[in-house]
Amino acid sequence: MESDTIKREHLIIPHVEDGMTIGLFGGSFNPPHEGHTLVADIALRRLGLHQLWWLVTPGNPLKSGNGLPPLSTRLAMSENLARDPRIRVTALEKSLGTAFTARTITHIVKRHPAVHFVWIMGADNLAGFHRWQQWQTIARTVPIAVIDRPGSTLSYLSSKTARTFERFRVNETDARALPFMRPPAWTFIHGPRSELSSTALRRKMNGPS
Ligand SMILES: Nc1ncnc2c1ncn2[C@@H]1O[C@H](COP(=O)(O)OP(=O)(O)OP(=O)(O)O)[C@@H](O)[C@H]1O
Ligand SMILES: O=C(O)c1ccc[n+]([C@@H]2O[C@H](COP(=O)([O-])O)[C@@H](O)[C@H]2O)c1
Repeated sequence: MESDTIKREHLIIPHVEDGMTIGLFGGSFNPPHEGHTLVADIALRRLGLHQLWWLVTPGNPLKSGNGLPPLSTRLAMSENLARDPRIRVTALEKSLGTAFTARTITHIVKRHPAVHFVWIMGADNLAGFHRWQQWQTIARTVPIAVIDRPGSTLSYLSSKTARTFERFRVNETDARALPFMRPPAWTFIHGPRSELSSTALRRKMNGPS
């Protein structure tokens, strides 16, 4: 296993104050792209967030780690791209020793019970969310904001997760209230969509296989 040196500032929980609203935006970011910054911008604006933590995963539990660049590389690329001062790029999951979102969220929420956290994800992740470890626990621990992504919005909204938590869906016009709501609570945010994906960028960089 190759060694990978992560800066100390990336391993600690960013500074927060009670009452703040914080978005948690997890991803592989292999590589990060402007679709990710669009999601971050939409979440910051529509949810009225004080901060957004850009959680670079040590490795998505459902994806093969083959060819995944080191965490330090994905952190550096993310920092280069995510210039909004409210964004904190972090490798928190590395220091927590987990790549499972349920464990990450449980830890963060226990540590800061008076901060209002929201899980942020693209609509494709809503489609497969029921395959995540303890997915129902996640939905019962923090509110969730789903940001639209090219693909079939209708199929995202008929996913197992959307159906299971249908009665807890909040209209996107009330998105600013979402961080303060008792979970389960989730919203689907429409808006400008980006066709960008890390897969397409990797293909471009590596050439046709
Ligand atoms: N263009 C996009 N629009 C909306 N959400 C996006 C977009 N790209 C990524 N996301 C979201 O950002 C988060 C991190 O995604 P990830 O780093 O896996 O990027 P990706 O482009 O989906 O990568 P890959 O193509 O390798 O699966 C996920 O919640 C994903 O849904
Ligand atoms: O906890 C899980 O079981 C789980 C399964 C799949 C994905 N996730 C998380 O979802 C986020 C988005 O992953 P990705 O690879 O689509 O960018 C990232 O934080 C992953 O760790 C989490």
